[in-house]
Amino acid sequence: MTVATLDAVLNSYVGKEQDDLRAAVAATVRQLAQAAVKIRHTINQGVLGKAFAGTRGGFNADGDAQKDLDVYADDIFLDAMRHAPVALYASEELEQPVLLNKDAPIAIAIDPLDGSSNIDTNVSIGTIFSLLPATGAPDGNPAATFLQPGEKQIGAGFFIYGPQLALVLSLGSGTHVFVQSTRLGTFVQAYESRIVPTRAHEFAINAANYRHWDEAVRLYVDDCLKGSEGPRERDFNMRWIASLVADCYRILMRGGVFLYPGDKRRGYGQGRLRLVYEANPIAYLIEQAGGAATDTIGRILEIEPNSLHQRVPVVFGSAKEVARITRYHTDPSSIGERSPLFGNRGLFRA
Ligand SMILES: O=P(O)(O)OC[C@H]1O[C@](O)(COP(=O)(O)O)[C@@H](O)[C@@H]1O
Ligand SMILES: [Mg+2]
Ligand SMILES: [Mg+2]
Repeated sequence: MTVATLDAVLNSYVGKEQDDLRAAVAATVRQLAQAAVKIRHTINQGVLGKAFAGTRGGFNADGDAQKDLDVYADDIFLDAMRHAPVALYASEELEQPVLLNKDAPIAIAIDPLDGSSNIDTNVSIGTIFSLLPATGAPDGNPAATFLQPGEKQIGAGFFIYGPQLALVLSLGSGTHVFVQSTRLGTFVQAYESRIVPTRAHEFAINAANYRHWDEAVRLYVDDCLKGSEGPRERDFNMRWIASLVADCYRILMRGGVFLYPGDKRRGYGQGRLRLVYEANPIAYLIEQAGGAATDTIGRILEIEPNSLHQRVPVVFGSAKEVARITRYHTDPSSIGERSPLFGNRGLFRA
């Protein structure tokens, strides 16, 4: 079997004409991949290594408590981007973007360590990145570069530090999955142009927030839970890993939907996930894999961000199921015959 390495795939993406922007994207992805391998080594050491699960006592720009590994990963990726054709580096862990090489063509927004609450539980965690054109910030505000809608991304991806170290990557034509081969010392393509399976059997949501959700989300979940005895007339499974990368990877492999809606808790009106460096890259990967991603109603990739660290409600996965969730929000009467029992009494509320 011939193996397609990440290097070979990036070379063919750049092409013989050596398109400058594509060459810059490829160089950036190569640097990201090297940095991810370093982080993988640290994670493998667990508490035996340094920079692991301690809490810094500090908080990131969004008010989340920072773990040592959040800050360590941020340092490693920032350093890697100093060696890439990157003009601006924006991170979940930094209030403001860092200006690197002002003449370079790429701006990167990154969640250096996704799924932080899982660090000390030995569950998959990851790094999410979004590549944007480094358009000028006329008002001298570097954060303005990151206020482009997600459809302007020139590439996006995530690394998942799971049983395998994998890279899920899209550079605008399909979503590809690479696995790091320790034998070959490089990332090797495992799936070319992954397609999200169309029929959803699984939904992912943090059900502990049930009482805080709005009616549309409760009804959707109630209908899934009723399974073959409810309006869906089939059984569903539920999963919640609490690592966006791991939930997304599963959906790419076997379909389903993910929801992190806004809810009534203080500070959660727009959910938990950040638009620029979590929702946008995940939406890009999912759409490139034939799925859909919304803020429950509209396409995530069309949202004009107001600020670098803003949150957004997120629903993504199998396109039909995502469209159905939109209908629960916009036109519940179109969902089909709903007996009063289904409409008013959820299992959690019985
Ligand atoms: O703990 P909750 O509320 O279920 O939230 C889990 C979600 O939060 C996140 O951990 C947020 O990402 P960070 O770890 O980068 O802050 C997602 O990976 C995950 O989907
Ligand atoms: Mg995250
Ligand atoms: Mg994070």
